[in-house]
Amino acid sequence: MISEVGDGMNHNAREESLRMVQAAPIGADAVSDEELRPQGLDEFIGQPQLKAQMKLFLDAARKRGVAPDHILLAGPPGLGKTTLAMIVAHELESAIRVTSGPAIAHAGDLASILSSLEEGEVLFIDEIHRLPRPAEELLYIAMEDFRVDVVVGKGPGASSIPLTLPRFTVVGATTREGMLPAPLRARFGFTAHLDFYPRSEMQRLIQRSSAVLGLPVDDDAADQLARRSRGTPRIANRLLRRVRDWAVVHDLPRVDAQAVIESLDLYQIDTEGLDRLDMAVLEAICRNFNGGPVGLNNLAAMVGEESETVETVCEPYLVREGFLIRTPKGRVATRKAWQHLGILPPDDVNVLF
Ligand SMILES: Nc1ncnc2c1ncn2[C@@H]1O[C@H](COP(=O)(O)OP(=O)(O)OP(=O)(O)O)[C@@H](O)[C@H]1O
Repeated sequence: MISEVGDGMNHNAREESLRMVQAAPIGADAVSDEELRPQGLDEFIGQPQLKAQMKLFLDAARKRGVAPDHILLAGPPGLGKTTLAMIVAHELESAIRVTSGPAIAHAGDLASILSSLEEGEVLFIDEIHRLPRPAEELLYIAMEDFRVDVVVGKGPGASSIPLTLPRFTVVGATTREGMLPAPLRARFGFTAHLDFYPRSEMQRLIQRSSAVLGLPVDDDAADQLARRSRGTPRIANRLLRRVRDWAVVHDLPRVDAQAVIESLDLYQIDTEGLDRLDMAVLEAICRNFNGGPVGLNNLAAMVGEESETVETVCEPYLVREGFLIRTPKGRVATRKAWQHLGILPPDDVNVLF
């Protein structure tokens, strides 16, 4: 059973919470997202080492008949953190509650969620690095001692009553592990780092998703899609749905490589998987800042995006693919970036790599 929690939250926090949980827009695509989500560990594609560790960890807890230690899932967006949290609950045959750091406005919001948990339940906290400090401190105690101190009354007459909690498992997800305070990080018994998926795994993932969607896809079409998916399952599934639109409109019985190329050209997704924002970032560094170094805030202002979006959505992939490097002085475009943009660097620019 999945429930979204928001008891004691104000309206905005509740809205935020629901937005975090639903993530995708309402409509057919949102339904497909849930349909595409693997249910069990066996269906989860790729990340073999992480899967083996997780399996051992969950099997041991099951055999011992106890709720497993708390789990931290770290990695860039769209790599499967929410999916893994759902899988943990599924494998343990437990209920799961879903909330997120920004949805918890006050420590009291978290206290009311914690005090309503049942034995063995999984509490998934997305974007756990964005919990407010008082809520974080309350969570340390709850995770370690399975206790929450409920404050009764106000002002000098207020007193706190310790409330014992049943054993539960927190699954925290973060795109910014470095922002988690050390005491919180130390409360997790198992930390899993999700990494971008290699092309072969992306191909398998696309074949799995297309089978769920009932859309036959040729092997080289899956390969073309995999190349453009930035090693990210969420992007692969989104592109696959756009290719499905193309197939429907053009009455194609199956998707071939040409259909992928033509449909994704229309959406300005290039062969390296770079989209409009990635290209804007590279263009800004090369054209406006002479190849860099440029600080994150200046760069984000130049492309009209939040610094966090540039840092967590664009940069990890651009760095990994060798378009960008991060130096102590700022971001610098590499030779590959200049070449990809098709511009010659000015003579006075010392291009790296
Ligand atoms: N390993 C996988 N195998 C198959 N499908 C996957 C896998 N990982 C993710 N997906 C699919 O990709 C989509 C995005 O995954 P998910 O929502 O779990 O990402 P996330 O890491 O929680 O992202 P965010 O941090 O942005 O919330 C899901 O719909 C899921 O179906």
